[in-house]
Parts: sequence; structure tokens; C-alpha cells
Amino acid sequence: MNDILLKVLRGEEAERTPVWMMRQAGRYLPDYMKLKEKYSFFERVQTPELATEITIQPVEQVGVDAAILFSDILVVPQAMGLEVQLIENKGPILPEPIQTEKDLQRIYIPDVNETLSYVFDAIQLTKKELNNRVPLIGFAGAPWTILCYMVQGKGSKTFDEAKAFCYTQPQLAHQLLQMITDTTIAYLKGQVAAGVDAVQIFDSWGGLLSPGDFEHISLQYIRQIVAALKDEVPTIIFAKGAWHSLQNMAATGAQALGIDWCISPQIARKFAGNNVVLQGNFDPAKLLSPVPVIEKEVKEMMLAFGKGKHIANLGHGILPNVPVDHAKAFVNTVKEVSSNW
Ligand SMILES: Cc1c2[nH]c(c1CCC(=O)O)Cc1[nH]c(c(CCC(=O)O)c1C)Cc1[nH]c(c(CCC(=O)O)c1C)Cc1[nH]c(c(C)c1CCC(=O)O)C2
Repeated sequence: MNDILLKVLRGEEAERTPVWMMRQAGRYLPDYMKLKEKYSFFERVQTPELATEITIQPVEQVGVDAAILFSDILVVPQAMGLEVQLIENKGPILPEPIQTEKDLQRIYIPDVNETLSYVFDAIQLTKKELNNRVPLIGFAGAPWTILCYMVQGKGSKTFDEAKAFCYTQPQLAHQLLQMITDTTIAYLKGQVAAGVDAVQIFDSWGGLLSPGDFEHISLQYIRQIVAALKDEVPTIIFAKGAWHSLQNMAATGAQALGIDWCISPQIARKFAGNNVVLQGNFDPAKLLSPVPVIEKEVKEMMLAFGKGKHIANLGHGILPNVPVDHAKAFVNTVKEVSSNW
């Protein structure tokens, strides 16, 4: 039974630094690609046996200290009544995005036990199959990041239409953000009831907002989610690029904060204070370097974080073209360095 991730999240000492990788269940694994040939994305997500198999692959094949449920943040807008398509090599498309008050009337706060029960079934089955080998992390998108897709209707580097929606129709935007928040709270509570041991909130686009807008448009809703889960399981907030608000994120009471590779561990620690756990922050593209370079740079990262209050991870999701051996070198170097502390 490996529960070092939970020990660190509870503020206890662990034998060594726990390690997992964002988006670890996915396209860099040959066994995942085999299932991808046979089943569509939402078939994989909605079939508990497939989701379980994919969730466990990186635990068995790469040796990570936690599993993260195979699903997607976009199942929430789907459950709220929006169509979501995942198009090969193009990413997500929402053909009828939210842009007006009339559009908002098309969506609703769903009964998660009806619309998202397949996620809860997948969690129960995964917990059974994991048999406590490692903890299971559940997740959801932050309301702002979900709004980005619901309004823009597709991926974007700037999400300018989503921002324009917030800046020109603030009342509608906040109504939508609150609907997403309420759905997300019910959804994450359902994940906890089904058995997840911790949850991560992915605010992938938090860094597109100014510090003031981040508070107003994103963090005030994340704060509600963290508060709602306070007595349930530990929470990790990953707001990519929003390093300016680490102090405010720590004040939400979340147990851990994810950081990306554009901030040093030392500065992140200064901003976040001494109590919260930091998670991160290896540049995912650096996993494309030769293995000796990976080993050297992971060691440097580990030394920069120091012993304790750290969960080793990438600074964003693993890229599909990373060789499995390189992912293993990342995981093994974390284990070696921190076992000798
Ligand atoms: C923004 C976002 C999305 N989804 C997610 C985020 C937040 C994290 C981040 O910023 O990377 C979160 C996510 N998506 C997926 C997981 C699975 C669990 C894990 O291993 O981390 C998680 C945690 C599977 C997935 N979700 C998706 C895939 C790839 C499609 C496939 O394999 O068929 C996987 C494995 C599709 C997806 N889903 C999304 C995009 C933009 C795409 C297409 C681009 C891409 O492929 O990365 C939305």
C-alpha cells in the first residue's frame, strides 16, 4: 500500500517525494493507442471497464505514486446540456457555444447522479482494481477554464471570445460561472462518495487573466469549490500561469498548489508561504531530451524544491510524443533522489 501522496497532502512526513504526471493516462502509452484505435474518445470515457484499464496503465507501466481517473474536464459542459465533440488532431469542438442570454437558457445544472453516473461507476471499479496500490485522484476543470470552452467553442491560445464575453456581459458570465461552480461541487462530491482520495482542479487557462481578473473571474469560484470539499478529501489547485496569485490560492485552504516551469520552486515557495504543498514543475517538453539530460535536470528540480511539502509532477500535461522510457526516467529520478534524503 503506497499512500505517500496522501501523507504529503495531509502534512505528514513521507518516506520520499511522491510523483505523478498530469495527463499520464494517454497517448504516449502504446497500450492506450491500441484502445484508441478500437473505441472513440467518449466510448473510452463512458465505459467504466475501459476508463479503469486506461487509468491503471501508467501505475503499472511507469510506476507513478497516484492514479488519476481517465476522463475529461469537458464532461461537465456535456452534462449541462452542451454538445461536445472530440475531433482527432483538432481537439474539442462545442458546435453551439454560449454567447447570449438565450444560449444560457439552453443549459442547466444537471443531476450529476443521472448524467455523470458513468464517472462514479468508473471510480468504484478503478478503486476495486487498484486495491489500494496507490491513491486515486479525481478532478474537474475550474469554472473559468470550463467557461473558456463553453463560450469559445474550441481550443484557443488566447480565448479572446471567452474574455470578451466576461468583459462585455459580466452579469451573464457570472451567472454561467456560478452554474458551472454548483455543478462542479456536486460532481466532485459525487467523485468523493464513489471513492477518490484527493481532487485536482485544473485551471489550465487561469494564466490568461490579469491578477485582478483572476480573482474576480476564476479564484472566487475555485474558493467555493475548495470550501465545499474542506471536510471531504485534500484539494490540489493547478492554475497554470497564475503564479501571481499563489498566496491567495494558498489562503483558500487547498492542501496543494500546482506550478508550471516558468516560476522557480524557490520563488513559488516565497509567494505561497510555508504551509501549502507545492506540486510540479518539470517542463513537459524537456521529457523529449536525452535520458541523461532528463536525469540531471530532474535532480536539479528536486534540489530546488527541497525535502518535504512537494509532489513531483510536470508543469503541465505530458506530451503525446514522449517516449515511455523518458517518462520512466522522470519518475525513477524523483524516487532515487528523494529516497536518499
Ligand atoms: C484543458 C483540458 C482538457 N482536458 C483536461 C484539461 C486540463 C488539463 C490540461 O490543461 O491539459 C484534463 C484531462 N483530459 C484527460 C485527462 C485524463 C487523466 C490524465 O491522465 O490526466 C485529464 C485530467 C484525457 C484526455 N483528453 C483529451 C485526450 C486526447 C484525446 C485522445 O486521446 O483521444 C486525453 C487523453 C482530449 C482533450 N481534452 C481537452 C483538450 C484541449 C483535448 C485535446 C487536446 C489534447 O489531446 O490534449 C480539454
